[in-house]
Amino acid sequence: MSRAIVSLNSGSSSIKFGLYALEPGGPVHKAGGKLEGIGTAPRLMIRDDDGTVLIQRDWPGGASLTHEQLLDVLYDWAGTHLTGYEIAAVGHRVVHGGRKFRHPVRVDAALLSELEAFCSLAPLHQPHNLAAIREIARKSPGLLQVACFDTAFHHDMPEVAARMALPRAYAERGFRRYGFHGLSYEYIARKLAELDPALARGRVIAAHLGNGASMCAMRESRSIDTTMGFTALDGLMMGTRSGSLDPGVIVHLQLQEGMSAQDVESLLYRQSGLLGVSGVSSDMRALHDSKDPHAREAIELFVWRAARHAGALMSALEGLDGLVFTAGIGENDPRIRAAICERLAWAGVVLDAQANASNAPVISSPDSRITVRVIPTDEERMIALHTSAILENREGEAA
Ligand SMILES: Nc1ncnc2c1ncn2[C@@H]1O[C@H](COP(=O)(O)OP(=O)(O)O)[C@@H](O)[C@H]1O
Ligand SMILES: CC(=O)OP(=O)(O)O
Ligand SMILES: [Mg+2]
Repeated sequence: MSRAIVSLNSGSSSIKFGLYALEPGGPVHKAGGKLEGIGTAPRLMIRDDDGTVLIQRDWPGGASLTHEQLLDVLYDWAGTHLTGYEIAAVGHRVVHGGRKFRHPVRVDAALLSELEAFCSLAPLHQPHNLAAIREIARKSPGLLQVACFDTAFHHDMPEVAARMALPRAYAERGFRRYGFHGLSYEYIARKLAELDPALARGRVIAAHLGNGASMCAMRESRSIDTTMGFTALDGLMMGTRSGSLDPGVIVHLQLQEGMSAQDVESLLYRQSGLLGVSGVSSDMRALHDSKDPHAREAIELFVWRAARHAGALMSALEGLDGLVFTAGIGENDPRIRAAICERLAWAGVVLDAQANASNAPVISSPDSRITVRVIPTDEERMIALHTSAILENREGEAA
């Protein structure tokens, strides 16, 4: 029986997971998959390392199925199909680690209650992240679980990028810009350093455009600013989240329209973004397929906002050498990439239409001043690397 670790990545609309055998050179991917469309029409697909489909299942009317119920389906599948592996640890993406956690840590009861405090700061993620940890602890007590934080990559952002313009006492209480999608950016930073070391040392914007969307300004592979802030609501327009919004809107809705805080939360996290503006869907594919003019307007706004935020990050970086697209939309949607890049032509971005249409690794034309790349992200692999490092340390200490 080989030893292995499982990575679990609960996003706002998906649960992605990977099985990694622990081999002497590090974790080796053996199987993985995703449960996507949570909240709309869930579908599950698991493949082994050759790409062979191990299970495929759809719940067309399953909009009300929760992350927890779907995790149970995964758990049952794993129980009957992963019998050749001894699972030594489970690593999780935990979206919010606050000010304290700059590295992955082993989960215990005290940590769980500490992380609970961040649920209101990431209502679409943190409760699911912690529920998965609890459920696994209940089913497999004693199994090592590791929390890998989305905020950690941005932990050492310059103070000026992290500060909010609130009275100082608020900063001391933790009101600051934390940034998210850190596991994805950490993976992109490493991958870019392998693919194009000179570019990785330069000024790079990574655009993680998925259901949640953000951008990170990197210099020397480190985050120097990012579009998400105190919560994963700030910055770009997203599937169901508004992104940056005049804070006066919230004050007005509560004071003048008598809206409750819960209703505002639901409005900004669940009913806005692509879904709210289009009235059609939170899924970019559905918007492309729709003939509704509101769907087109939603796409237009998404692109406008993305280019505008990229412009702001160029200012933070004092220029730009590279732009990297990643995540669901960033990796798969040539039309959105082209539209964003067209709005950045002034900065020297020129795409190669054919390379872009085929999601090639480099999609800029040879005469583009800025190199534009598509790098498929792999948060699960980052989780596996962090988890195996903690496992090794622990076993080293015990030996
Ligand atoms: N081929 C595609 N074309 C356009 N958009 C896509 C495509 N594939 C996925 N997407 C978009 O990516 C989103 C999911 O991105 P992903 O990064 O997997 O999400 P999550 O934030 O849940 O991790 C979908 O909601 C959809 O809008
Ligand atoms: C932080 C965040 O928005 O994550 P996701 O893209 O998985 O929703
Ligand atoms: Mg995601």
